[in-house]
Amino acid sequence: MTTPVIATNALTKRYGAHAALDDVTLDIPAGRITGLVGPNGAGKSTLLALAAGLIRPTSGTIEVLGNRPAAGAAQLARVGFVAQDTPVYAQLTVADHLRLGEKLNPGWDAQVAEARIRQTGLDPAKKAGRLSGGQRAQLALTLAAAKRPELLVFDEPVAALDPLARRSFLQSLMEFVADMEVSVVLSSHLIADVERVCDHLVILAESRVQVAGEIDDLAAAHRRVVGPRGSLDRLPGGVEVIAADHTPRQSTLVVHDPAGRLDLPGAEPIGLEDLVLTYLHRAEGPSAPILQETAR
Ligand SMILES: Nc1ncnc2c1ncn2[C@@H]1O[C@H](COP(=O)(O)OP(=O)(O)OP(=O)(O)O)[C@@H](O)[C@H]1O
Repeated sequence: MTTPVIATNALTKRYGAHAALDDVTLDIPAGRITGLVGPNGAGKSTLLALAAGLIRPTSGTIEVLGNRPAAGAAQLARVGFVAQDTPVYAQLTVADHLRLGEKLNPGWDAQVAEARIRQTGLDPAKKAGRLSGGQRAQLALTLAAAKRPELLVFDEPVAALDPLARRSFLQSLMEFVADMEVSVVLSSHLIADVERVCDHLVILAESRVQVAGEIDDLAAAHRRVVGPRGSLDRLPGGVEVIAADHTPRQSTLVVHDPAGRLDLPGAEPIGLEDLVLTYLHRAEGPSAPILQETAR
């Protein structure tokens, strides 16, 4: 098996009494675009900052491409990290950024950088502080891409972009991934975007991983099942109920079976957005509305 791009074991990060990440054991596979989703405060940025070596775990371990995060220049060169607000130097021009990138990165690929700048229509003479959010994101992707990293990590790369800029950024990202052998981990609140570009999904909530896997496998392993009340009380062994909604006459369950034996009567596939929301409701605890009995 190839080394995971990110592997954590009982990873915990505390800020005072609060655990931003709590006992997270996770493998993110190589060669995929992985989407990290979860509500505000779930711990997504914390996980990505740990992977980038910007902060250290309180306990547990994290390995990136088989090594300690940011363990020296060689390891830094293997990972491209773009933080949440796509930081650039406001006073430097686009061309200055490329020169700086070349100076700081031994593996810098000037051809990739120049081709992407042409393709995205960025004006090399323009100061980064005068770029739009979408243009800044494209510049940040260009800088990260031209490092020719093995892993690209983005913290909410499209959060501030309008739908067109978002689409164009994600298109660029997919083209870049197709052209070069690079793995990507990105966090996002936009499930539709994740569905469009990602192959692998990690749902993080309440500082823990709720579920992780290939999106196709997750789709195959989950079903919404509707049946008369009481008819779904006994499910085949190994089938886990993720959510249950009962009316006096009818029960609706969302069930998970990693073995995919979900040919139950009344079972239908569940979309990715519903799947994510179901896990997020479950993580919120038994008071979450989806688990309450309703009087329909
Ligand atoms: N430097 C810090 N000091 C104290 N608490 C922090 C710090 N960084 C993060 N936290 C806390 O850790 C938790 C997880 O934060 P994190 O930024 O990782 O969440 P997130 O999933 O990225 O959220 P969002 O979607 O809002 O960006 C939050 O409760 C946050 O307040």
